[in-house]
This record gives sequence, structure tokens and C-alpha cells, in this order.
Amino acid sequence: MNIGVIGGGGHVGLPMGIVLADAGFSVTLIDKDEQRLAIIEDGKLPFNEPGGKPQLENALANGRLDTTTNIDATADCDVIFFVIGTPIDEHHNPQMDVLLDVVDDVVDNLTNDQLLIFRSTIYPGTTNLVCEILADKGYTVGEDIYVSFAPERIAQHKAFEEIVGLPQLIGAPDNKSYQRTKEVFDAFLEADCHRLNPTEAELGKLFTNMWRYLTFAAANEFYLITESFATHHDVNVNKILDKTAEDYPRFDVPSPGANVGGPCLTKDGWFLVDNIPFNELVSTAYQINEGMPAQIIDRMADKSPNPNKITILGMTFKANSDDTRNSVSFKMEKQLQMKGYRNVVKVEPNVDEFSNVEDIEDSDWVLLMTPHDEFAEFDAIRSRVDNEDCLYCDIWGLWSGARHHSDNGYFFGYEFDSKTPAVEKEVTQ
Ligand SMILES: NC(=O)c1ccc[n+]([C@@H]2O[C@H](COP(=O)([O-])OP(=O)(O)OC[C@H]3O[C@@H](n4cnc5c(N)ncnc54)[C@H](O)[C@@H]3O)[C@@H](O)[C@H]2O)c1
Ligand SMILES: CC(=O)N[C@@H]1[C@@H](OP(=O)(O)OP(=O)(O)OC[C@H]2O[C@@H](n3ccc(=O)[nH]c3=O)[C@H](O)[C@@H]2O)O[C@H](CO)[C@@H](O)[C@@H]1O
Repeated sequence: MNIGVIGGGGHVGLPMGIVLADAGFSVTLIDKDEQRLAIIEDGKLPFNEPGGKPQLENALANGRLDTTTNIDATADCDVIFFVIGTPIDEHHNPQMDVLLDVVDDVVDNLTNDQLLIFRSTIYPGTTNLVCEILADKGYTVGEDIYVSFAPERIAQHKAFEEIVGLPQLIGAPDNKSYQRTKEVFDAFLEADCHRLNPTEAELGKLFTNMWRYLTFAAANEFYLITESFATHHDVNVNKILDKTAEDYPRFDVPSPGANVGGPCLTKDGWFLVDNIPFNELVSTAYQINEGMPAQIIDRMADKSPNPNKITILGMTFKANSDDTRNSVSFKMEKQLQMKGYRNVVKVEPNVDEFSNVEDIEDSDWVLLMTPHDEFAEFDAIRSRVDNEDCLYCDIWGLWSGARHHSDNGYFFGYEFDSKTPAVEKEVTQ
């Protein structure tokens, strides 16, 4: 069976294509980004995704993986996956035309019995709209052409483990489209397929991401509330969250986080918001998460006014990633500049264009925005800074001793002995 993956050079499309090839299908990665395709042809992943390289090399060696920039290649495919980016515009509205233009191109080359699987995160109703477009062209979905929405739910960096391990939602308008989609996934899936109709599956995917985004906003809101009490009381948010959740079954709150961003979590909320214009849960979560840089800067300035040099640790949107898309670190940099702090060093070990830890000497503030493994040793960071008056901010709790014992994530370097485990310090407190 020939499978085409449109957007096959991307963070979702490439792992999908590799797994399909590994399962024995003959796969063509169709992508407009020639540079990415050249890297892939060379046996390399254009981005960091653990475990993928050997599988890619294997697929290339077996001749089961091919690449092209030519969208007309879909004409020779039995199954076509759509995995291109589905962005929002500058007004936070979904850019529907990006995907629909590609659908138009594919429809021009359509042949009977092809199965179209939408895997990008899409605006609710899009799959049904595609069915209408196909009907206008004279096709009958479920009889001479097949369509489904099978959302990707992996988190970056876990792609190769999660593509095979997570249950697959399949939104299908008819039995045959469902069965044909399930057959493709059953070739490699170690979990079950769950059937919904297309719009239900589209909403389910968006709800999954929104739920995660809301839990981070709740943790950040708890952090801000605790801060407001911290002016008159000895309270620490991470200590509250940990102790309150200990051995208790219904309080599963993540840590507050300085950097809740990435290519989709933030934008996906806007796919829902315009359907509920007067309800504000999603937009409030956005304001809380995107407001973290301003909140952090205010607290830093209270404790340590007039810093000459500020270091941001981490420019990617999440730990151990090389993906800077929609990272809140850039908002942090912008806010610092707007407040007049001009000397800002941006350290990012996973992307070439940024500074490295050699450049952080004499910083007055160090802001841990992305909790990369490279930053885990507080003592190493502190000795690079070599300024005993430096104020550090780690609301993630990466420097774990600090998590319970610093002032809600802020602490002056030399007051804090990072080698002492949090639990021992607590006993002696
Ligand atoms: N990144 C994630 O962790 C993740 C997880 C689940 C779902 N998603 C969703 O998956 C989709 C893809 O996201 P991504 O992170 O892989 O994006 P990406 O930008 O990494 O990949 C998209 C790829 O599509 C290609 N492309 C764009 N327009 C094209 C066109 N007209 N013809 C051919 N190729 C084209 C791009 O060159 C790129 O290689 C989005 O809808 C996203 O919301 C992403
Ligand atoms: C529901 C779900 O799983 N959806 C996945 C998720 O994948 P993801 O790769 O974006 O990864 P996450 O790990 O969720 O991180 C997101 C941001 O949250 C920050 N974060 C993380 C842990 C924490 O405790 N506190 C935090 O604040 C982190 O720094 C980062 O900025 O979203 C994709 C769209 O991108 C999805 O489509 C994909 O299916």
C-alpha cells in the first residue's frame, strides 16, 4: 500500500511517515520545505526527536521511504495523510485556507477509492466541510472515496514511543472510512482505536490540549495567589501543592511554569474561543500563562532593583527541545527590553544562534525559563555567574532544594545550598 504524508517533513508528519514505513507501507513524504527533505534523505532528523534516527535509517535502507516536494505525488497513493501546520492569524483566528488550499490541490488529482486522513489539529467542522467539497466534485464519501480525522496526540520528544502507544481517536463519517483508517493504524498500534464522528473527534483533540493548558494556568494562578499572601505570611506554593497532593487522590496539579507555550497548546484554544464568545475560561488561561513574564519581572524588580545584566536560561518552548516556536522566553525578552533592561543574554544549548553558559558571568538576574537538563546543576550555573548578589528565579522547581525553601522560586545565589536535599532541609527548618 502506498501512503503519502503531506507535511511529511514536520514534527508530526515525519515521525508518522517513519512509523508507517517501519510497519511495511511504502511511504512518500510530501513537503514544500526542500531543505528539510534533503536532511531526511541524508538519514537525519531535522529536529530533535529521541529514537527516530535508527528507524529513519532503516526505512531509507529498505527503500520504503521516499520524499518529494511535488503535491501531484498524491495521485499514486492509496492513503493520503494531511499533517501540515494549521496556524492562527494575527487576530487569533484559525487560518482555514492553509489546509483547504492543499485539499484543493489533492482533489485535482483524486482517484477512486483513495482514503484521506486528516491528522493536523483542525477547526471543528473541517472534515465535514471536506466531505461537502468532495460531494460537489461528484464523489460519494464512503462509496468511492474515504475520509477520516485521526488526530495526532503525541507530545514532542515522545513521538516514537507515543505514536504506537497511545489510543487512536478516529472521527469517521461512515463505517468503511472508519474500517479503512483503523486498518492503517492497526498495522503498528499497540493500543485501541476509538470511534467518534469527525466533529466530535476534532473537538476531542482540542479539548485534550485545552485541558492541559488550563491545568498549567490553574497552577500558575495558585502560584500568583500564594505570592499575594507571601507579603505577610510564610507561604510557598510548591510546598503547598506537594504536601496537599501527598497521598490524596483528587489534587493532581502540575508545577507552576514560567514557559507554557509551543506550537499548538496556546493556539489551539483560539480554535474554540470564537464559538463561545462570552465565556472566558480559555482566554483567561491564556492571559495567566502569557502573563507569567510580567509577573516574574515585577517580583524580581521588587527584590533586586536595577540589574545591569540579565540572563534568560532556555529559549525553546519546553525542556530538552530544540523547538523555539511560540516559546514564552521571547515574550520575557521583549518585556525586559520594554521595561528598559537592555543587557539580556539568551542562553539556549539546543539552538546554535543563542549564547551559551560561558556568557552569563556577572549576571544580576538569572531567569530559568526552560528547565533543560543542561541547567539542572545549580552549583554549575552559580559558579558560572560568579556574583554573590545575583537573584535567581526558578518557579519550575528544577533546582529542587529551592523548590520548597526559596521564596516561591526566587532566591539569592549564596543563601541557598543546592546540595542539601529538600527533604533534609525541611526537617531542620
Ligand atoms: N508539534 C506537535 O507536538 C503537535 C502534536 C500534535 C498535533 N500537532 C498538529 O500537527 C500539525 C502539524 O504540526 P507540526 O508541529 O508538525 O508542524 P511543522 O511546521 O513542524 O510541520 C508542518 C510541515 O508541513 C509542511 N507544509 C506546510 N504547508 C505545506 C504545503 N502546502 N505542502 C506541503 N507541505 C507543507 C511544512 O514545510 C512542514 O514541514 C498542526 O496542525 C499541529 O497543530 C502538532
Ligand atoms: C494534551 C497533550 O499532551 N498535548 C500535546 C502537547 O505537546 P507539547 O509538545 O506541546 O508538550 P507539553 O509537554 O504538553 O508542553 C507544552 C507546554 O507546557 C509547558 N509545561 C509542561 C509541563 C508542565 O508540567 N508544565 C508546563 O508549563 C511546557 O514548557 C510547554 O511550553 O501539545 C501539543 C501541541 O504542541 C499537542 O498537540 C500534543 O498532543
